[in-house]
Amino acid sequence: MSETRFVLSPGGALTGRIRVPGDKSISHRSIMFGSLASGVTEVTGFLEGEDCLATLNAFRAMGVRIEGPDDGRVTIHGVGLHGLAAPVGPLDMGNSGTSMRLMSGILAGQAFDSVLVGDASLSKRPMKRVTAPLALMGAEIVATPAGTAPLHIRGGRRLHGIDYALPMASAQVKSCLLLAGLYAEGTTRVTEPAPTRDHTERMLEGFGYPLRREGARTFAVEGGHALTATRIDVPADISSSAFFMVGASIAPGSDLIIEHVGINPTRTGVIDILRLMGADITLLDERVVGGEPVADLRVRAAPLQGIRIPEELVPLAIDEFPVLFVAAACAEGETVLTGAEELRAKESDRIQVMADGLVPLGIDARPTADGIVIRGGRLGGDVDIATHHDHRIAMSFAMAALRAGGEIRIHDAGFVATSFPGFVELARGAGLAIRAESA
Ligand SMILES: O=C(O)C1=C[C@@H](OP(=O)(O)O)[C@@H](O)[C@H](O)C1
Ligand SMILES: C=C(OP(=O)(O)O)C(=O)O
Repeated sequence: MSETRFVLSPGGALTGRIRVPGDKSISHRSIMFGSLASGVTEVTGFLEGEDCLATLNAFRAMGVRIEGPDDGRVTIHGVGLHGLAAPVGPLDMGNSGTSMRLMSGILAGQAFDSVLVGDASLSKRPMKRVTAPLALMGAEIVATPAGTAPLHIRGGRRLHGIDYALPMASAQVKSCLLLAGLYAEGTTRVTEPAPTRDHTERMLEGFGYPLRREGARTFAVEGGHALTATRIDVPADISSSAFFMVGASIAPGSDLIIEHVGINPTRTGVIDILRLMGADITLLDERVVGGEPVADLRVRAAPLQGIRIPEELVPLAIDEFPVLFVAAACAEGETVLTGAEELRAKESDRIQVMADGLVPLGIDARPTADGIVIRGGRLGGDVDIATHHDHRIAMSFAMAALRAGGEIRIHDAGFVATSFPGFVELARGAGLAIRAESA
């Protein structure tokens, strides 16, 4: 199979107006909730990335009629909570942790057996965090001895509600259990150790399903109610915008507007962290679209300083750390991250893999058990970066080229299509000297 390689020439600035693709978390959930609702759900702004298409194809394989995606429009003919049909073969979740973890909660409540599989990266990621609490609810799921996919999910089990305190701040685990809770007898109550993205809670409410918020960190559902179809307008993904926020901050002469970005407060940690570092980010025309807050972001180049990143911001910026490490590498002084061991359980070990790329670029980057210490400096060049099947590693090092002293070659970069189709063209249009080659 041919490999996609990004080749970046050093320098440049980011200018103009761009709109990045739709939010990945909301796009996944729009398909899941739309499929399980009664009635027809219309989605606009859907992310046509491989991760969300894996979710979409899984529901098609279970008999849901889904039209599109066509320029971000998807029409889902919901079958109701109990209307899914048994799939013929295993459901392939590709590279997508969100798909596998949320689907395991839905499938645990079905009358039929199912199997979830993933690619090489996803097959290494921890699934016990969902299979263990689902077993407490009465589910029967067999994983590998290492607690990884494939997951064999036995249907026809009677689930019952549990009270569960999440051992880690994870929106995927929270969402998995709330979705299983729709099929459980009694109340399923989850408490998170710190706030994480709340798109599942918002969408339950948007589809008319009763959700109890007991304080800021506890959510409860009861089985036996129904989801009713609705319209969903997916905003642009703040996680995809983050590459451009950092790029425009570090590249002298940059002045960039990123349009229609979702600024749900459970997702804006990246803006808070960059502002603490001295970034110049302005929110323009703040508005609410389909239940989610949205704004245009104006980002101008600014000198950044190293900081100690407040731990409470970690779950609110969890996917943005690879590119925040690039910001730290271009900042004056030291940036210290702690409380972020979850970064080791993503598509790659994002602490180690980022350090492995920053060090050859001449940056002092020292991983710790739960974070990293990065001392900003002058970036070199003429380096080869291994992405380890991780889209965010590829896009982060692409932005580093804006301040590099030589060429950066990023191998196995095709995975950007999981979350950001069209990245190369959009980035080039904004001023990044990037080309994609098949090797
Ligand atoms: O719920 C979601 O949509 C997501 C939750 C986060 O994962 P964790 O729950 O594992 O932190 C995040 O990293 C992922 O990209 C999307
Ligand atoms: C962690 C991510 O996604 P997932 O867990 O869905 O694979 C991500 O997109 O950075």
